[in-house]
Amino acid sequence: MITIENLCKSYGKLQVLKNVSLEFAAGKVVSIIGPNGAGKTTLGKCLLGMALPNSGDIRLNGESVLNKHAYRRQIGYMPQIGRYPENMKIRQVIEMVRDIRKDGKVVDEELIGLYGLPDMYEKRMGALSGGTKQKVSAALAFMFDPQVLLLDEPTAGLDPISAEILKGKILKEKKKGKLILITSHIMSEVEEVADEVLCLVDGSVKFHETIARLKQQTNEERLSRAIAKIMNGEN
Ligand SMILES: Nc1ncnc2c1ncn2[C@@H]1O[C@H](COP(=O)(O)OP(=O)(O)OP(=O)(O)O)[C@@H](O)[C@H]1O
Repeated sequence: MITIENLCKSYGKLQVLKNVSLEFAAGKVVSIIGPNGAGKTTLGKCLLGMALPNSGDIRLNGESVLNKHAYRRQIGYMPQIGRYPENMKIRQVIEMVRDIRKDGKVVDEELIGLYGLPDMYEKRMGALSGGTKQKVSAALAFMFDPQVLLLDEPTAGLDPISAEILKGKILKEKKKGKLILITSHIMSEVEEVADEVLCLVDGSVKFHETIARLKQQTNEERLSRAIAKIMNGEN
């Protein structure tokens, strides 16, 4: 579904992505992990067209996305911190996005309902708690039935019940054949929802493996232990 080929991205002299090549298949949840500053967000930004790579290619269903816009409709994005006009009410934000995406054939309002957002429709974005803002971001990311979802630390700030709702939604959409990329630092959560783990270190792919294979390779039952072993070169 997504092919990334020899992707390089620098900010000035700082090389943030170094010849990154990856394949992501439909119907999978891939967790993107790695130390702070490894290049996870930058990879996501390249995918979304928010950062332009210096070289290399990104293809979605065989077609290069570089310098194109229309493909973005196929990617739902949930940012780590959603920024919204402070004065707009939840209802207005949802209506505005629905308006921009008038062509959207399917409008998936499941998360809007599960999170009880209609009861808070008249609240202004500037007055919302961090977690409620996250719920709005999650609802918007899934709303137009995109083929690909890119979720940046999606459960950070969500209470446990709301985090479970989101995990349930992720697994439901995966079953429909969507590709879901999630950046996360919480290994127990990665283990619960992901099929594969992509680990970036210093702008390069350290490994990209299924969870089953990572455990098998390292002889570890727990993913966090398996990853620690690989990172420490013990396997
Ligand atoms: N717009 C920018 N201009 C200059 N440098 C940048 C810019 N964006 C990111 N960087 C640098 O690129 C490197 C990778 O950053 P990135 O945000 O992709 O890392 P990350 O893996 O997502 O980190 P974290 O886990 O902390 O979110 C960092 O050294 C960062 O300072």
